[in-house]
Amino acid sequence: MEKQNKSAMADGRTLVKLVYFSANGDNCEESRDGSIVVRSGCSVLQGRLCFAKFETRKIDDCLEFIRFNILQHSGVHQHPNGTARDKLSIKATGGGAFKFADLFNEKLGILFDKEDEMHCLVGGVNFLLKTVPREAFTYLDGQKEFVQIDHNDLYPYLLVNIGSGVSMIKVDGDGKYERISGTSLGGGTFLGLGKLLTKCKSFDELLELSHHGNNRVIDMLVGDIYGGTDYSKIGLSSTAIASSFGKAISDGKELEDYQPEDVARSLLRMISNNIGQIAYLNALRFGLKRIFFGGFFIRGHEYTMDTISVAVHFWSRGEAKAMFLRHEGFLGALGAFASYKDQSHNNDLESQHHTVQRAILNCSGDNFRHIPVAGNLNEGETIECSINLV
Ligand SMILES: Nc1ncnc2c1ncn2[C@@H]1O[C@H](COP(=O)(O)OP(=O)(O)O)[C@@H](O)[C@H]1O
Ligand SMILES: CC(C)(COP(=O)(O)O)[C@@H](O)C(=O)NCCC(=O)O
Repeated sequence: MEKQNKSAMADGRTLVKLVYFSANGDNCEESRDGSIVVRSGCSVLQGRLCFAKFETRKIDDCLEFIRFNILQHSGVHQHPNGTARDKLSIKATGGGAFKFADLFNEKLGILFDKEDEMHCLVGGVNFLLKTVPREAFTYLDGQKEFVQIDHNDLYPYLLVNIGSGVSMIKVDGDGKYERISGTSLGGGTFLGLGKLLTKCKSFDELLELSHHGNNRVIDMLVGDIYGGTDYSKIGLSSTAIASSFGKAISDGKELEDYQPEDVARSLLRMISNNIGQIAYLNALRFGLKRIFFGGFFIRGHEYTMDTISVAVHFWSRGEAKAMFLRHEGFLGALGAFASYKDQSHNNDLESQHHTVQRAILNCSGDNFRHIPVAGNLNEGETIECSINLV
């Protein structure tokens, strides 16, 4: 395995997300004790931002990952019991920052430096939009199109983060934002109801089911109400959903009589449509033309993105566009990473092999300089970047 330089951020309620910087081997050399040192004279550290996620209920896997892939490879001295001898502080945001603080301290000797969740979400999106080319894209009718971001014309925009619940944030600049709305019908609702209704065991299974289902079996369409015809006077086509799950009222069927695939499809459509609609109405409220959707609910799933896009398109009569982000699930963790402030006076960091650590701890969002790379960044989720040593 290549050398990994530490810097990790935890996040999340359903999922714990990590972002860490991994320096390229040629920036650094390994000392006799296995720790990483920066070559003298090196003022910019080149490497990659790496991403990892773990289900919250499998937090032990996350601890092991950090122990073996980040701590051991970055020169943090460890006690025989596996905890770090030097206390390492990492940025943490979201519910996990509170829930797991004691656990991380106890098991890894890691202290959480807590950051506000909304602040981190916004910081993460701004970082991505400003530094990573081909980060934002639209998705409609099976077509994915990257959006060219004009840095001078980025704000204002609406950020819709679909995690367990949904937060809608109007972003006016770096650190300038207002949470203007939200809905409790989010990714948690999809997964929670999905588990109850289909007996599926995981999010992936539920998504896979939805992929093979047909929502028209359960959803009541406009055509079902009006004898197969459109209600053109009010702009509703016969195929528009008049009432999600509406057919179940009068079908005379029990839950077992429906295919889990169809139930999953209706559920996904209901949640995605609803979020798309509320997002658009909020964009309208504040005259926002651009809406970026993030959060792990989306997971790059084509049908989810298509449904959200159609909802935004339908309600805005083509005026507004839904945009998605390639690193959609790591917004908070990325924002936490980008929030590192100058901590060079931390006297605990004394020896040479901590230079990398100190350098990373000292980096701020502005110190990132993206190095464009050839190839498809979609496949590996890493982002090539360099960090200025200060
Ligand atoms: N592997 C997964 N396990 C559970 N939920 C997942 C998974 N992948 C995507 N999801 C969806 O993502 C949602 C959580 O999104 P996330 O952005 O991580 O928010 P949170 O910070 O609330 O955990 C879940 O409610 C679910 O809909
Ligand atoms: C409380 C939360 C900010 C937590 O974030 P999450 O873990 O869901 O990403 C979010 O679930 C939310 O905004 N819920 C909707 C609450 C409401 O406006 O009705």
